[in-house]
Order: sequence, then structure tokens, then C-alpha cells
Amino acid sequence: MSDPGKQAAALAALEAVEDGMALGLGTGSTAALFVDALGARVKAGLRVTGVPTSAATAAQAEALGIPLTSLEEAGRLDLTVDGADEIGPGLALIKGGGGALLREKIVAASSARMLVIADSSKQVAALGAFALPVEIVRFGWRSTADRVDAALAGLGFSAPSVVLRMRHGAPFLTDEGHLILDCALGTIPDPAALDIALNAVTGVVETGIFAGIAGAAILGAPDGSVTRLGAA
Ligand SMILES: O=C(CO)[C@H](O)[C@H](O)COP(=O)(O)O
Repeated sequence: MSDPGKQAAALAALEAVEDGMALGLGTGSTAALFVDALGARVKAGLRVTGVPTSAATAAQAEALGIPLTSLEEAGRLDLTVDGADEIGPGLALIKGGGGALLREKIVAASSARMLVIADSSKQVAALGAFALPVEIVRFGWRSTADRVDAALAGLGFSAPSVVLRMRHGAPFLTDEGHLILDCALGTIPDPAALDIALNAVTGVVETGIFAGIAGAAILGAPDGSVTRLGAA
């Protein structure tokens, strides 16, 4: 059975969807619950188009009959609904636990609004307990990892742990064919500054910090109640 908090948040997010909208469709277990619910609404006559943030979401949405398009075709999206690994003060996020952070950030940045859906355990007083995913190019990845490590040390993170993400005994590859470094940092005092600093490291493609992107969040509790943050 699915997590009641995730389910409640996903269902509540449907209220933000209007007929005719172009939607960014997130990735992960909570976003998948939203896509399921959206599919049922589309079956009942709702007209929307979706831009998926991963191959997995594209396959799910296609199977449900949700019309899909590209970001190029859609232009500016009305709303993106996506999950998060952590939700901190000011709706700063860590994303990328599922490895889709690059497409997720591009889609969210192309949307008039990003609505985050999550179970209430994802809300934190400060980001950083979840290891920060950083997407890097494959070429020379070890040297990039060393530069990321040095940049983190230079920013005052004591003994950061920078680990190449693996899956089934091989490096995890994103939908864009990149690698991911999971950076265990403890606490991130200034997420926006860290995002800028890491994006300046040669070989880094994008970080999982979403600062100033999400406009609202819906958090679902285990009892099925929801709390709204921001302009939800
Ligand atoms: O960023 C993500 C994928 O890249 C997901 O939104 C994040 O990992 C949360 O996933 P879940 O809803 O399964 O907890």
C-alpha cells in the first residue's frame, strides 16, 4: 500500500490543476502518485498536456493516456508538480534522490509555478541531512569529484563525503547520460550560495539544490491530513 502522506499530498495537488494547463510532471514515488491521479482525471475528460522530467515518468504518463509534449513544443509551462528529498526554510529543496534532478530543474525553471508534494517527514529545519546529489559529466569524473570535494572544503564543510552513485554494481547514469556524486554535508547553512559555488566547478552539470524555484508545497501527514506551505 502506498504511503498515506504521499498519497494525500498527491491528491491535494490535483486541486491546482486546471483544464487546458501545460504541466511539468515530476519524478519519484510521490510524483508517480500524482501522475496516477492525473491520469484518472484525464480519462474522465480533463484536457492537459504534460512534459515529463524522466523516462520513467514519460512511460507512466503515456500508459495512462496523458498527452505528452516536449518543452520546446510547450513553451512556458503553467505548473510543475514534483516531489523532494528535503524541504527547508523558504521552500529551498534538495532533489535528485531519484536521479532526475537536471531535467526536473529545467522543467521547474520553465514553469510559472512549482508545487512540491511530499510526506511531512521531508520538511526539515535546515537542508543537508540528505546527501546532496550533484550531476557531473562522465569524462574525467574523478577530477571533477576532487574539485567538488575541494570546493566544499573551501566553503567550510568539514570532511565532506563525496561518493559516486552506483546501481547494480555499475555507476548510476542519469537520463542525460551523466553521473551523480552524492555529497554528505551535514547542514547546509546557505543553500543558494552552495548551488552557485558548485555550479561553478568545472565538470559539474547541475546540483540538486532548488533555491528560489518552488512557490508552494503540500505536505501529507500519516493520518492523511495536509499542510500547505507558500502559495499552495
Ligand atoms: O528528486 C526526485 C527525483 O530525482 C524526487 O522528487 C525525490 O527523490 C523524492 O522522491 P520520493 O517522492 O520517491 O520520496
